[in-house]
Amino acid sequence: MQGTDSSAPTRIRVATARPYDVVVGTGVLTELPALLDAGTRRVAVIHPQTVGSTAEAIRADLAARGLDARLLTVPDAEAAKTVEVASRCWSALGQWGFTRSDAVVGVGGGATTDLAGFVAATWLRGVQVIQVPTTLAGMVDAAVGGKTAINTAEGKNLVGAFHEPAGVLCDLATLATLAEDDYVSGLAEVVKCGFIADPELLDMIEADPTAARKPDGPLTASMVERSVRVKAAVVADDLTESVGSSGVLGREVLNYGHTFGHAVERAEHYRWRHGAAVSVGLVYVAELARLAGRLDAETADRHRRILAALGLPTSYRGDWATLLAAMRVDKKARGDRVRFVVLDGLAKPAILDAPDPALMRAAYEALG
Ligand SMILES: NC(=O)c1ccc[n+]([C@@H]2O[C@H](COP(=O)([O-])OP(=O)(O)OC[C@H]3O[C@@H](n4cnc5c(N)ncnc54)[C@H](O)[C@@H]3O)[C@@H](O)[C@H]2O)c1
Ligand SMILES: O=C(O)C(=O)C[C@@H](O)[C@H](O)[C@H](O)COP(=O)(O)O
Ligand SMILES: [Zn+2]
Repeated sequence: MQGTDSSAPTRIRVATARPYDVVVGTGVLTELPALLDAGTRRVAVIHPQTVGSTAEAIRADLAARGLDARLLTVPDAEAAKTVEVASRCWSALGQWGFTRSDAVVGVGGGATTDLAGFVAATWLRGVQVIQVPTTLAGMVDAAVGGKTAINTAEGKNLVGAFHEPAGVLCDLATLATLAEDDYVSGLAEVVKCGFIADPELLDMIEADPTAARKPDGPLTASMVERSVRVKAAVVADDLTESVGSSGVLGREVLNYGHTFGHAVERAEHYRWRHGAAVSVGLVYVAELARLAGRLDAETADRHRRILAALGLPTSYRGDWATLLAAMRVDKKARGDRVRFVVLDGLAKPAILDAPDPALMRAAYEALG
């Protein structure tokens, strides 16, 4: 496979027990074969139709090196994250004779890398996986950190496993074909990283939100790299979302905005983009923290301002009882207690445990 750019990519190490690199640049897919274990013979390239040409280029490159590489085409977006699709992948691997020394490659957005990671985690109790994210959300978040999942009728990401990739290749050139709304929705995860850990990301976006919305714009590489650094530091400290070295808040911090966001996704039957739902989830939880006396009004308002400047949604109206029921099956809940990641100030994340239901409802009203 030909590289498209000779400028050196950035490598961000995810320093877990089995460390790996997230490589960010253009033309970086040429690095994929070197990431495979020496004994690899079969490679399953899992992808949706939308990135068929990238997947085929990867397959052809591996085949030219004598590997038995095949495409497994899966449904697009959230429709891939079902047990039926996972089961079809398991059948394909079984009929092929896919062994523990073989490899899965996930090519696509976060939905595809979540599915591919889950298939790799579960097949033979775990085979190697290399992630090739082709959306902004995939690059800054989903493909990094080894959190894999499918949805069930009861909620988002309820079945999954922690299964780390052997490497993550973020080829910024792949973003060129991404629909604008899909790119912009990924910015919600960048904003999340800004509020929980790297306020410079917020400054960059506020200085030029129009530039931030462009996949080939001047901020893209930097936003990807900074967000990946935030995530890499968190998962190196607490891969399995137990409790990080602070003893209070580990990987759960990456769930900022997701308690309400996932409830919206489910209530909307996954017709909302993940990032759009996270955007209203960020505004909701900022209001909740403000009403709980934890967050100052200016920082709470900053959530709404920056997300609106990016063209992301900042209000939501639905059925409160449905949303509350969905929040109760969030993975951060413990027994009957709903728990939220909130801010006590800019880049000061903490847990709000079992807030008064009246407060949760008031934050929903404030969302407007
Ligand atoms: N595991 C994690 O840590 C994690 C983190 C963030 C998000 N997620 C998950 O990721 C998903 C959201 O990810 P997403 O926003 O990438 O959505 P997505 O995977 O649904 O992709 C969005 C759309 O873009 C298309 N697409 C992908 N790459 C393209 C390209 N280069 N050119 C043209 N079209 C392309 C896809 O086919 C899809 O239609 C959700 O399921 C979310 O739960 C997981
Ligand atoms: O990596 C994590 O940890 C995250 O929480 C990142 C989130 O952006 C992502 O959407 C994740 O899939 C949510 O996980 P869940 O455990 O709430 O299902
Ligand atoms: Zn997310």
